[in-house]
Amino acid sequence: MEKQGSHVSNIRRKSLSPSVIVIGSGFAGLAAAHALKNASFKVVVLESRDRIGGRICTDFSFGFPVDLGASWLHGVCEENPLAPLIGRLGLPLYRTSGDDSVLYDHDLESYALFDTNGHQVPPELVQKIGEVFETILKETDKIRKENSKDMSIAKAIAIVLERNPHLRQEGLAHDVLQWYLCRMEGWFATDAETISLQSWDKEVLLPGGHGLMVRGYRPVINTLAKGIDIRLRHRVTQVVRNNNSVEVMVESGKTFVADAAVVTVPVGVLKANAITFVPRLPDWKEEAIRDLSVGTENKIALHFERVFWPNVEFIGVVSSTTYGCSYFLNLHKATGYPVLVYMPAGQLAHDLEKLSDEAAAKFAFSQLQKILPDACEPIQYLLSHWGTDESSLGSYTYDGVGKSHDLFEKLRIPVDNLFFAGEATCIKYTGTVHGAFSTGLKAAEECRMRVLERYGDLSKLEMTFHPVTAEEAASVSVPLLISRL
Ligand SMILES: Cc1cc2nc3c(=O)[nH]c(=O)nc-3n(C[C@H](O)[C@H](O)[C@H](O)COP(=O)(O)OP(=O)(O)OC[C@H]3O[C@@H](n4cnc5c(N)ncnc54)[C@H](O)[C@@H]3O)c2cc1C
Repeated sequence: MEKQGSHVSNIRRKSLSPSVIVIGSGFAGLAAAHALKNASFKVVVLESRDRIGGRICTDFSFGFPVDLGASWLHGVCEENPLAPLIGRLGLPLYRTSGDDSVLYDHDLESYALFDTNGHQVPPELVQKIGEVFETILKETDKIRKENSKDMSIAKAIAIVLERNPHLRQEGLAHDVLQWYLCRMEGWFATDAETISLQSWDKEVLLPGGHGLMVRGYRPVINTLAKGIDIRLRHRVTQVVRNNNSVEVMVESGKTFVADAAVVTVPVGVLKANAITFVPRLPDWKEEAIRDLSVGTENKIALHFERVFWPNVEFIGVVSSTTYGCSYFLNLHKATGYPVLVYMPAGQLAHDLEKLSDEAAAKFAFSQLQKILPDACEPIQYLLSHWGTDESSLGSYTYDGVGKSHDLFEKLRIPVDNLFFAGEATCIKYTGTVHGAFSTGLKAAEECRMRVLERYGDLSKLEMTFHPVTAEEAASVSVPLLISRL
């Protein structure tokens, strides 16, 4: 209900109908909104941007879909909470790896690595150094057991190499090792100096490997958003908790009131105190927000007139430092479109965000020219700015040095009638789309129970609750469409 002149939208009804405000329209927010709408809640989603999806950003300006945020389904299997939905929509996946390791989102079957002089690295060397890297990581486990105090994965690797001189590499082999480390940094969206030795491998990896969403993630987001009251360009600035209600204020000064709210904004936004909570959140919650670490990975998509690169899934440039290494995903292999996607992470991603878009795209192209001197200029480019975009302020969370893995759970725990969801609240599948989705469903269920308890006599409520999405969809089992098995 909108009160005349007072700019207050009270979405609570006089009748016994529960209401909720969902803040953010990414995977977590839309999953929560969808579930609560199906549970007969009156739902309003407040979204700061002029589009839905958050860190799902499928761009069509090249004339075909290109994901500038998430593009893989990590864990192509039925246990994946998102698999039933993707299966039902009939969306094809291109599997780049059957491995469920964080280090290999590609099988080393279809790739080309080059040194900075444009010479291709012999595949046997790449394979061999891959095995060395795995051995080094196994050895870091011993360092972990010896030390109760956390340290960075970079430091642990340095100790391993000191103790095991046979694992040290020289020349080209050293550069290939740096490239593997660079890929690990890409997974965590941060430099090895900031990744926790104690916790880097705590996330749960679903089986089935990694599958690229050939048509982009947008159709999944659109499906979840269908029929939901979403207010775009509504940046939330304040959340006030009262006894039995929540008041949410947006930038324009307008206030929305409901029985409960689900907060799904990225942790970078919470860390920047872009939303004021009244009363303040408890100390343990503020500490979790402060201590969670968020990294940056970006995408620079280069659209070419024709394909001039090798017919492989990815192209890499090895270098003496991880900062100097490069990785290009060849979208042509999976989608048929002549596009290469350059993906910098950590400090390099931050540095590139400081440049103009044109300069950053030129930089990405210059990496390609190093190895393919006959490369023709891109006809179009697209860039993400996840680190500086005020609606994300980072790409996704990771386990920082000296920080407890429980922080993700602490961020999730509700405070009164305020529920929290989003990738950073997912202790199992942190930093992923399916993680965000599952926390949205969980927050919705907790919110539903709490609000209904508040209403007291549950029997009087006319609820038409359907078990939503994951369970609901699981009952309609449709196999995933996977190419390159
Ligand atoms: C470059 C990149 C690549 C990735 N690759 C993959 C991948 O391949 N596979 C994978 O599983 N995951 C990947 N991820 C991670 C995945 O995208 C995220 O984990 C997931 O999309 C997060 O969903 P969310 O709902 O938690 O947050 P978001 O999608 O960020 O949703 C939060 C919403 O809140 C809105 N918001 C922010 N501030 C306010 C405010 N003050 N008021 C109102 N609304 C606000 C935002 O605009 C946004 O819409 C990638 C991420 C990035 C950035």
